[in-house]
Amino acid sequence: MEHIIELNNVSKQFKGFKLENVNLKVKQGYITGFIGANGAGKSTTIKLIMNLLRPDTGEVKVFGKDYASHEKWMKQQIGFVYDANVYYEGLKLSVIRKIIANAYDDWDDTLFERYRDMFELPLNRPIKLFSKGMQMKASLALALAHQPKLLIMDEPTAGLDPIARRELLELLQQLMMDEEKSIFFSSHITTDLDRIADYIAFIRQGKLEFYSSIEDIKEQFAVVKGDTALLDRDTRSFFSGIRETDAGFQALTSERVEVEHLFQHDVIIEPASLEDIMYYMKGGK
Ligand SMILES: Nc1ncnc2c1ncn2[C@@H]1O[C@H](COP(=O)(O)OP(=O)(O)OP(=O)(O)O)[C@@H](O)[C@H]1O
Repeated sequence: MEHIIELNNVSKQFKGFKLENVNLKVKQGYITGFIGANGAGKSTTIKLIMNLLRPDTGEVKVFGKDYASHEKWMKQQIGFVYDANVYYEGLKLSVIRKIIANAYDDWDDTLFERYRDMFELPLNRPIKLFSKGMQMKASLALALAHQPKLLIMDEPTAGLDPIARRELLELLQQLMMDEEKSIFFSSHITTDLDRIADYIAFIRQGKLEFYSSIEDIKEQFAVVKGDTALLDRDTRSFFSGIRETDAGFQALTSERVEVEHLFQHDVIIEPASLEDIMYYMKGGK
């Protein structure tokens, strides 16, 4: 199985928002970071992948299977970490552990204890008294203890302090030593993704802009700076999000080689970070 997640022509409409004709094939065995501005459709896409929402049109496959015929098996293989506390808030972690342990065939209590210890989570305190970061850690410990082949997370680093964030990223990298595993997670903290993601999926206003390896992104994208006199109708077509001032222009290109060839030493070409890409592509091409 080459693709762990497949979305084929998936659309989903809400009042005032449409996820439009998304085609996404996520490679198995890698960490994929899912980025996009607020309201771009990340959580909606993740809910579709988790079968918490049904697409209006198109199909969703995970592990090459569809939910209609393999839901139980598929859910056993997926660890899901969500940005809101999905567990009944009044329950203690010890009670939630029992409920989750019963639901999963591959639950490993020793593993759960190892993560609980690592994250310093108390068993006998109601989850509602956990801090946001602790809730995220509890959700992660519960997800990892059933040894999922695919870990899907919506904003897992959002509520974590810088140290806990780094520890989580290290943990994710350790998990990837098992080549069977895949991780798909959304994040606004693009520096986290610069650090650990192999692939990036970028969604903008309900449309998937690209799914590319970090290497390809580095090769294709660049921030270009130069004199505004260089801009005409033809040259503008190479750029997204052109910012013009008296000092010159700055813009993003996804055609780095062509731009280098065309402008040669007349422009400054700098590597584009994921944040640059999101920033300049905000308004579209
Ligand atoms: N159940 C729903 N009913 C109606 N509209 C919805 C529903 N869920 C999401 N939306 C709308 O769909 C759009 C996309 O929301 P979504 O939560 O997928 O964005 P996101 O990329 O995860 O954003 P953020 O980064 O802010 O979490 C938003 O405009 C949101 O208001």
